[in-house]
This record gives sequence, structure tokens and C-alpha cells, in this order.
Amino acid sequence: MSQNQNLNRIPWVIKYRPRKVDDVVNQEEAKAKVLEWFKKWPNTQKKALLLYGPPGCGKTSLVEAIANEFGYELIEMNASDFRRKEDIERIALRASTAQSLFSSGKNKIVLLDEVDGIAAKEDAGALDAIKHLIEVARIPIIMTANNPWDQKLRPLRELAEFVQFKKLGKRDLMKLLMHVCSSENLKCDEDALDYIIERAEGDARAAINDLQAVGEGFGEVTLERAKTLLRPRDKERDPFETLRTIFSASYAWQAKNALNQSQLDYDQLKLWLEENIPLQYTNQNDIAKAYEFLSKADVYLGRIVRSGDWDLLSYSIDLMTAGIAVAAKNNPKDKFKWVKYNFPQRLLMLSKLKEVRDIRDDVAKIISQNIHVSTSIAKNDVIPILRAIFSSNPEYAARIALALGLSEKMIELLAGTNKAAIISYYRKYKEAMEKEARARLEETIHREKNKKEKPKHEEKKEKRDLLSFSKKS
Ligand SMILES: Nc1ncnc2c1ncn2[C@@H]1O[C@H](COP(=O)(O)OP(=O)(O)OP(=O)(O)O)[C@@H](O)[C@H]1O
Repeated sequence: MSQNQNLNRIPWVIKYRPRKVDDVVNQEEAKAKVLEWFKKWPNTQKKALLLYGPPGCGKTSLVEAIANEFGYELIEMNASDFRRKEDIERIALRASTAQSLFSSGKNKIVLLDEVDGIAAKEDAGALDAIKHLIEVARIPIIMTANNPWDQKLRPLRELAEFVQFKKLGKRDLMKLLMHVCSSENLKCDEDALDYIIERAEGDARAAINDLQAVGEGFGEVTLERAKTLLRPRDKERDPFETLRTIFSASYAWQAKNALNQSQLDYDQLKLWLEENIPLQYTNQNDIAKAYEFLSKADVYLGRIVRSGDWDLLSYSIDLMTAGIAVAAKNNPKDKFKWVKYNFPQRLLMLSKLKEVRDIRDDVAKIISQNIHVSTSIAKNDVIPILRAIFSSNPEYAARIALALGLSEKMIELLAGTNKAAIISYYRKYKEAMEKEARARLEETIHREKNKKEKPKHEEKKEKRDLLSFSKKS
């Protein structure tokens, strides 16, 4: 498959998502509850539904299938879209005006995906707005979440019926994968599918994505290729994988998801992108566009710091993820190019600078104790003098270093280009000093030993003298 085709590919999780309720595999109990609730709506006990269960088990798929099969229009929003209270209020307003909602002639459903993705601090107000939306809406509101026990979701319990979705079993996943294999005309080894299913841990999205990664364009799925192409699945993606996912994303949500699943936070991601954009993209205009998005993202981050307005975070993240993914307009092939990413130089420099600062502070402390000045005088006045001495007279510098008890790292800080010469003197003198100290120690031990033995000696001599004296007398 050429890379251009690759760019236009449809993710199989979208291509094969259930169109009808029956296509949703093995969630019979949940399906029955949800359909029952729909039948009764608006005369249901609770006005909203919250579908919960592990990732990729069919929560969103079921709502989409219902909408598709029964002719509802779906107003779908993800946690990152309804972070802002105003977004929810906007829907609430529309939801409370029946006319505008039913004007298209189609009934509507509002689907708020991943409500547990609302962060308690950053998205304060969003949950109140959701509650308000449920209260005023004249259309079904359905939410999804992974963790129903999340404290944040507590207030929703009074308003929404909670419906459990089960983790999909191996047999369910096998059925789904076999269906994709036959629709794609893929020859699939069963042990390769077993391997993919094992890794997926009940997550159909993960399994289908892996199958696509291993099989698309190859015509077959073998265990060997699966093992080569699929890296062990970490709970969190490392920075390299995060970058790869963002650059190669064909959809905004894929790029945004990459940050949710990453070990990086948005500040670190900014530095990683800054370093690696010119490695991934080669076209000058694409690079310029990507940096433009990144600098706008940075402007928003700056505003958040100044104003404390966390609503801006979602804009910044969109620019850093989806923005970067769409920047490769002129040379879209670059998106899929394998690149060896660099660790951000700025991060390296910052950590080196911190190390240098720590060493300088230690030197200042030693000087201040030895010559009785404050550490700030040591830093600002004495260290520059030492630097001058160290750069002009290596031998003398080594003696000072030994007298002050500086370590080799401290010498490196003061030495400049004379580092090697000073350290060589330093080691030579240090060895001589240690030898001398050892000799002195041995001498002292010897002396002490003699001191202890002398009295016995003398005692015997005294005895002998006394005996000979008594004999004589
Ligand atoms: N029970 C299922 N039957 C058929 N396909 C499924 C099922 N569960 C998941 N899938 C497949 O996995 C993809 C992702 O599923 P879906 O979006 O419904 O997961 P989810 O439970 O809402 O997960 P999340 O909590 O991560 O949003 C779907 O597009 C579909 O292809």
C-alpha cells in the first residue's frame, strides 16, 4: 500500500463499528436495559443514562447503533469538548428549546462521552452544567464513563440510571476480528489473532486497531509480523510513541487521544514537538504551519498561567495535537515516515543547568565555611577569583582544590579549558597526600603499640634489677 493510500485509510474501528443494535456483541443485558429506557422515554424514572464499563466494550457503539437504527440524530461530545461550562450551557439552551431541536424532523440524542474525563479542578463547573442540562433537556441524554465509582460522578447518580457494560471476552473479540478479516479478505493465522486478543485485554478498539496495523496492505496476518509490529502495550505510552501517534493521526480525535494516553503532560509534549517537528516534516511550509500551531498553543498556556483560566487548556491541546497532525498538507507522506526522535535539547539543558547550579552552590558553601564569608559573597566574589586562578595556574589550582576538599566535579566547574591539567595535578597530589597520611598513620600506630608494650618491658627489667639487688645484698 502506498503512503498516499495510507493517508486516506479509514480506521477499521470506524469502518466496522456496529450499525445496528444486533451488531453490538455480547452486551445483551445492557442492550435490553438501554432499549427499555428508550421505549419509556420521557416517562423514565431517571432522565438520563450513564453507560459504564471498560474501554472499547461497546458503550458508544450501542448509542450510535440505536441512533442509526431508529433514526435519531446524535449530538456527540467528548470530555475535551465539554470541558467548558459554556459548551454545556449552549447545548442546554438548545435542548430546552424543543422547536430548534426537532426542527430537522429527526429526534435527537445527546451523547456525552467519557464524563469521568472531566477533571475536578480544571473543569470545575462542567459537572453542574451537565446536571443542569439533564434537568432542562427535552431529549434523551446519555453519558459514558469507565469508572462509575469516580467521586466526581456522584451527583449524577440521582439523575441518571447507571447501566453496566461487561469487558468483552476472548471469544467475543475473536468473532469481531474474524469478521474484519473476512470483510478485508485477509488471511489470518489463528495464533496471530490469539496474540492480538491477549494484548487487547478485552478492548475491542485496541484489538481492531492492532489487526489493522498488522494486516492492512499485507493481505495476511501472521504471528511473526504481529510480534514484530506490535510493541508491548503499556498503560501509558512513552514519548516516542506519543509523537508517532500525533504525527501520523488521520483524525483529530486520534491525535488528541495520544496525549490522554501519554506519559507526557502538555508542557513536556510542547518541548518534544518543538524538537522533533523538523525531523518528521520536510516541507518548509508544513514545518512553518506546525510551528505556528505550536506557538499558538504556547500563547494559550501562557494565558492560563497569567489568568488561571483553565478553559483555555483544551484549545492549547487541540493545537498541539490535532493542529500538528493536520499541518503536513504539502507533503502528507511525511506523516508516516519512520523517524528516530530526539530527546528535547531544552530539557537536557535544563537538567544540566540544574546540576551545574547545584555544584556551584556546594562550592560556595565550602568556601563560605573555609574563609568565613556568606555564600552569596562566595558565589559572586570568590568563585570568579578562583576561576581566574584555575584558568591560569593549574598546579596552584590543584593545591587549592585539595586544601578546600573540592570534588573533581567541582574542579570541572571552576576549571574551564584547564580541566585536564588541573585534574592530573589534583590526582597526583591527592595520591601523594594519601600516601603520606597512610605513612603517618602507620607510624602513629607503631608508636602507640610501643607505648603499650614498654611498661611490661620495664616491669620485667625492674623485676630483674630488684632480684639482682636482693641477691647482692
Ligand atoms: N460490543 C461490541 N460489539 C462490536 N464492536 C465493538 C464492541 N465494543 C467495541 N466494539 C468496536 O470497538 C470500537 C470502540 O468501541 P466503543 O467506542 O463503543 O467503546 P466504548 O465502550 O465506548 O469505549 P470508551 O470507554 O473507550 O469510549 C467500535 O468502533 C467497535 O468497532
